[in-house]
Amino acid sequence: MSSLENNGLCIRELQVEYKGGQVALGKVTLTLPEHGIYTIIGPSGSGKSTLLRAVAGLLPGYSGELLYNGKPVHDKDTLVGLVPQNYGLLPWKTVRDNIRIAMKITGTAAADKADRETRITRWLEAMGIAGLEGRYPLSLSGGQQQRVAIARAFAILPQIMLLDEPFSALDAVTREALQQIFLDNWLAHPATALFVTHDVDEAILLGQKIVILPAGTGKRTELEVLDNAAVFGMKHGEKRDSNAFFEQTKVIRKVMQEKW
Ligand SMILES: Nc1ncnc2c1ncn2[C@@H]1O[C@H](COP(=O)(O)OP(=O)(O)OP(=O)(O)O)[C@@H](O)[C@H]1O
Repeated sequence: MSSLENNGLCIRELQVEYKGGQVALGKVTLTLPEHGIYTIIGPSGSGKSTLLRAVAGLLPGYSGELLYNGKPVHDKDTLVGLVPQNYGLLPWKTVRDNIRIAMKITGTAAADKADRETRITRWLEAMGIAGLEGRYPLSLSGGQQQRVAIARAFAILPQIMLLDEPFSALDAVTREALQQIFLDNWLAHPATALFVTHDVDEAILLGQKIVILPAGTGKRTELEVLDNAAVFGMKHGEKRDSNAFFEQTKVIRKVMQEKW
């Protein structure tokens, strides 16, 4: 195998079967570059969250291989950041503490306290939630909790970043603002990102490639992987009005009609 093939996240023949024999993913194979954003769409129950949970190391039972730069993903060397659907925040800790604890647990907190706190403040500001730092998660709206979860995932500067519908609880204007913020932060700290969304437009606006899962699960999940380089390379604000965006929408709708 060439060294190039070893770069990034390599998911090989990944199969997940839940207790009771429910096959949630069947022999999925997918390779992502070290610095890239792949968006994932698929109907409800097609296995999107299961794929992220397997890569995050949250599923004890799966078969197949998960490698990052040629080594098992779940080695201590690879840092994985997850923004789960339910935000995964500790309700008894403040917003700032939630981020601080994640940095401590992952060993990414700077030794210098002042430096660490400055970093946390920067991420809170980037997500527009600096004013909420002393609040507890359950006193926040869903959209605010999502932003805390995203700030926390970025703050540990992971090599692999997994986002499960991170903007689903946001209104359209905030969502667009956060898409831009997400891209800006990703450009500053490019990771291997897998971004699940139910929104076709969002998948086109953010993904370098778009992975489409088919309806239903079975022995083999046949992924459709669309190249989206033409849209990905544009300025974010210009994407939506471009011909490439319009064309990509048509292609995805066709796949959805055939496979969902
Ligand atoms: N803990 C579990 N135990 C048993 N089956 C499960 C479990 N979690 C998920 N499943 C099943 O696995 C399949 C895939 O679920 P998953 O949550 O990955 O789908 P999804 O594409 O993320 O769905 P959604 O878009 O609704 O979030 C579904 O049929 C679901 O019922």
